[in-house]
Amino acid sequence: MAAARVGLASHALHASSSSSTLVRRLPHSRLALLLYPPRILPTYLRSCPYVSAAPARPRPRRLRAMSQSAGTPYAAELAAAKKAVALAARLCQSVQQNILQAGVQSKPDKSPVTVADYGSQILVSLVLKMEAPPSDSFSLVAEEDSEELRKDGAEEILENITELVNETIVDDGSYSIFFSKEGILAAIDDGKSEGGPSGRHWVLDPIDGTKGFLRGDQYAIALALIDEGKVVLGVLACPNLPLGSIGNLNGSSSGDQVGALFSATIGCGAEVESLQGSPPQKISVCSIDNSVNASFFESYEAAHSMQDLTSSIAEKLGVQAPPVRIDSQAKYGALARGDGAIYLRFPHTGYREKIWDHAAGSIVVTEAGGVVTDASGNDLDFSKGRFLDLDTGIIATNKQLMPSLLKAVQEAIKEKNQATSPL
Ligand SMILES: Nc1ncnc2c1ncn2[C@@H]1O[C@H](COP(=O)(O)O)[C@@H](O)[C@H]1OP(=O)(O)O
Ligand SMILES: [Mg+2]
Repeated sequence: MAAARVGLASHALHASSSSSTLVRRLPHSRLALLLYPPRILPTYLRSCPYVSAAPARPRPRRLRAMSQSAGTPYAAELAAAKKAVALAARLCQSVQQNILQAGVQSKPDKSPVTVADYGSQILVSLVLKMEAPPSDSFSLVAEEDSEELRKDGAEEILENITELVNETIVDDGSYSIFFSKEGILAAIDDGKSEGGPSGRHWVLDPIDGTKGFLRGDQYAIALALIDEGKVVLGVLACPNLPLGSIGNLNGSSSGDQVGALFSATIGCGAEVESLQGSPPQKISVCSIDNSVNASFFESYEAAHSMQDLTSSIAEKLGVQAPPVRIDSQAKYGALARGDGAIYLRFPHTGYREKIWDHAAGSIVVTEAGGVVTDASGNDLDFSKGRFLDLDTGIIATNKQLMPSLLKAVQEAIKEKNQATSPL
């Protein structure tokens, strides 16, 4: 059965943001920054060693004003999180447009890391520090650290990141902040928190689905807040995902607008809005109760999930439709608004899931009325630090389908284990 591919790269790239940012441009912008009158930094940033207060530019803010409904839990944090990922998404889209010039690094695990990965992390961290209500200590659990950038030979990429971040900040106009190169390195290392069961921790994947990003396909900027071990809010910026729905299974879109921002706060439901700014709409998972009519999402990359196992699960459920393969937590967003009924993720043996790959996506789905568990039906536990400790894989669907999905999953795993057992 052929899988549906949801890439939409060329469409998305043409529809993307106004900035013409190139990674290597803009020597004049620093000068421009110094010409404007100084603006006062919030108290909690004044002690920050790596930024200097640069002048505000008298220009309109391009990001929409985020409403903060009084009485809603975590309203200010949610507004800050949305603004953070929207700004990071602008940087990422601009780099994706220029991907061939942007340069790519390799992590020790060989996964690609781009200039945009670091730039996105810095911008999210900056916006959270500027906009979220100050707490006792700022804690960010994020994917990237500065180790590779501090090595000999990384000077050019560091220069590129510094210019890109500063240009994005100037272009946005919200902040009068200028990063030095040392400041960039320090800002990246803001994301070194270990998380854990107590206190508040922001959790970030600055570019989830780097392979999709490099291919020009789907990716997400995924940000969540963990409070006392529980995910309490999540936002997912999906710059290349159609706003309406992914449409039918051969990947065509139901509408022209591209760029979706999913959000959810605990107890308040889930919403989607346009990344460019539109009123948020409540979303809910699909109401299918017969798995024969279901479709399922899985990784685009076969190396990220066992497609033989997912196909056996689908067969047991009687699923007729081909798998819908999408990169990143965009899958959680699409599931949450009912584009499909099931999400199956079964990494190959030995892979350890990180909390930033599921925190935002899982609350978007659960607040949309869905269920997210491991292969044994246990809730995901985000209180154990940077990794999830779970059984075999992650599955998500609506409440009606979960019992039969869990049964099919367990049968398929048992059969797979028997087939591979030496006896
Ligand atoms: N070998 C692997 N198995 C499973 N997931 C992986 C593997 N390598 C990287 N990932 C992570 O899987 C996520 C993407 O999953 P999917 O393919 O379903 O979109 C990314 O977070 C990616 O990490 P990274 O963010 O470092 O690229
Ligand atoms: Mg990721």
